[in-house]
Amino acid sequence: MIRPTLQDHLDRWSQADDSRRDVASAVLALAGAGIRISQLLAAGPLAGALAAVRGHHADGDSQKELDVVADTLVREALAGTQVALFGSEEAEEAVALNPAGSLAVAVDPLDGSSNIDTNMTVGTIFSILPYIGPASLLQPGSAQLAAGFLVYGPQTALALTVGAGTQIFILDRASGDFLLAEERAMVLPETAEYAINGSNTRHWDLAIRCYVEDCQAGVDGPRAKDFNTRWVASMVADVFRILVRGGVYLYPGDARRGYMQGRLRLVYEANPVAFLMEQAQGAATDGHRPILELEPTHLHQRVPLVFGSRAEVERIARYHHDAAAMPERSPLFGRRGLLRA
Ligand SMILES: O=P(O)(O)OC[C@H]1O[C@](O)(COP(=O)(O)O)[C@@H](O)[C@@H]1O
Ligand SMILES: [Mg+2]
Ligand SMILES: [Mg+2]
Repeated sequence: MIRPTLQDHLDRWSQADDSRRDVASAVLALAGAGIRISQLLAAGPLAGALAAVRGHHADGDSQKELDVVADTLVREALAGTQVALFGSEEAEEAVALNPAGSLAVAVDPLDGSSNIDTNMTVGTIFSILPYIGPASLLQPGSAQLAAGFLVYGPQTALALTVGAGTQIFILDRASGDFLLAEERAMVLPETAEYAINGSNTRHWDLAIRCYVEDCQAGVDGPRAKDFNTRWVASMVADVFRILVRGGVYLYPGDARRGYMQGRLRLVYEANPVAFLMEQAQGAATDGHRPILELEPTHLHQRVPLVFGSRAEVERIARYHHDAAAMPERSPLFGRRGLLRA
C-alpha cells in the first residue's frame, strides 16, 4: 500500500493557494524539528542530561535542558518560513521572525517535560494563526488555520488539522518521511475511560468531585458502568490515546495556589488540542464554554480544560452547570443530591 507523505498531503491541500502554501511550509518545518527532537529523545542519556533543570518560568515551573533545546530547534526551523510572530512556552514574550510573514505560531516545544528522563511519551504542540499584528497570538482558537502535535512515543507521530478533519501521520525512519496513517481520525462519542490527576482530589470543586465519584461508583453508581482511568502526565500522549480509542481528559481549576485556572495554557496547549478534537468529532470545554470561543488575554494564560469524547465532555459541562446553580453555603451532602449523573 502506497501511503501519501505529509508533503504530498499538504501539496494537494495547498496547490494554487499562496496562503495555504505558507501554512504548509510552516507545518513541514515543525515536522522537521520534531524529527530532530525525537532523535534526541531516542538517545536519552546518550544525548546528554536532557532533564537537567536549566531555569524556571515566571510562574515557577522548572525549565529542563530539552525544553530549551526543543524551543531553539522549533524557532530556528520556523525562521525560514512565512512566520512573522513566534510565541513559546519557553519565552516570556513572543518574538518577531520573518517581517514579511503572513503567520503567527504558538508552541509548547516539549509537552510532558516531567517525563523526559523516564522513557515515556512526550511531544511538541503547535497552533498556527493568521498574522494580524502584534496581538496575533491572542486571537480565539476558532481563528486557527492549522494545529497539531508531534508525539514521541514508540512511534513518532504527527496529528494535524488544517480544518479538513484530523489526520495522523507516522514517521517512517527509513525514508525520513511522515506517512499518512489515518485520513479521518474519529473520537468515539461515548467512553468509559477518563484521565485526571487523582492526587488533587481534595482540591477539586464540587462538579469535578461529583463527576469522578460517579465514575468510580461504576456499575453500582448512577452511571451504571465501570470506568477505567489513565493518566500519562504528558497531555499529548493522552490526546493521542483519545484520538485512537476515545476517552476524556480533565485538568480542571482547583483550590491550590496558582491552579485556579488549572495548569494547561490556552494559546499553545488547549487551543490546538481543541481544534484537533472538534475536527475529529470530539469536543473541548473549560467547563462552561467551548475552548475555541475563548478570547486569550495573554500568551501564557491558563485555562481549565476538559476534552475528548463529545457526549462525556457535554456531561461534564452539565455537572459544572448544575454545581454553579447550587446555593453557596449548603452542606456538600445536601448539594450533592441535586447533581445529575
Ligand atoms: O504533573 P501534573 O500536575 O499532573 O500535570 C501534568 C500535565 O502537565 C503537563 O505536563 C503540562 O505541560 P508541560 O510539560 O509542557 O509544562 C501536561 O502535559 C500534563 O498532562
Ligand atoms: Mg505542555
Ligand atoms: Mg512544555
